[in-house]
Amino acid sequence: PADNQKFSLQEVLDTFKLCLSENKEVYLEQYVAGWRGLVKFLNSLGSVFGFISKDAVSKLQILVNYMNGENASHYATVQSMVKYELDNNLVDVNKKESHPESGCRTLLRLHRALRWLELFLDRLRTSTEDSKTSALCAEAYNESLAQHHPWMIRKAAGMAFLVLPGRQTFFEVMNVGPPEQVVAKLGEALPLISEVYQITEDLYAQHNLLDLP
Ligand SMILES: CCCCCCCC/C=C\CCCCCCCC(=O)N[C@@H](COP(=O)(O)O)[C@H](O)/C=C/CCCCCCCCCCCCC
Repeated sequence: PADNQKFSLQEVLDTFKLCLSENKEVYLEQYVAGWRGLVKFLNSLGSVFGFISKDAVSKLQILVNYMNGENASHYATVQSMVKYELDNNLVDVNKKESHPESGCRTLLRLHRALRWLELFLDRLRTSTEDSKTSALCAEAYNESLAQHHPWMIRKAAGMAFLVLPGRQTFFEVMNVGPPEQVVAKLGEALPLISEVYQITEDLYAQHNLLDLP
């Protein structure tokens, strides 16, 4: 694949590092960039994951459109987005009505997926040579995202997990070197991802946004 299509865990790590401002606000631009890096990884795993990557890409595009739109200044951080959309009644809170694609509900889907990522990466980090990535991934999924997905999606996701490459290939695609280094990198990445996750989670909880339709 072309160089800019090539995944590097370091790159994703760097964008998540840049996600947090000094006063712990989450920059949308870096958040989206982090996800884009992860989607690159997903795409390199093959077309079976196309339906997942498509959904992620379309959600990222929704956010990018806001970030580049006429109200761009309000979409600098997750905090400013939440404030702006709530203050201006731009969020469907109980059921989908006039604002089915608010930034808040769109980001919530990615936020839930970030929890999956956190759980999955932690399992990878502590896995052994004979661990099955498909099992690690399914466990992480069942503990997180699956709880928000209908049966059909869970089924499709479960089937996609079965064709995940083995641990060794997985580690190679991350482009950081030998397994020990991958494990170390994951150990470095996880606290950053957890912090971004927790800050968003607290913010959404505080505004009652965790169940947006
Ligand atoms: C560091 C390298 C190792 C890890 C690399 C992981 C790469 C993962 C990249 C992207 C993950 C995709 C995130 C998917 C977002 C899903 C958002 C969502 O939940 N959407 C559903 C609800 O949306 P609305 O209908 O309410 O708009 C939507 O129904 C979902 C459809 C697609 C199926 C989603 C299955 C998610 C499985 C997540 C695990 C990905 C497996 C990757 C394996 C490495």
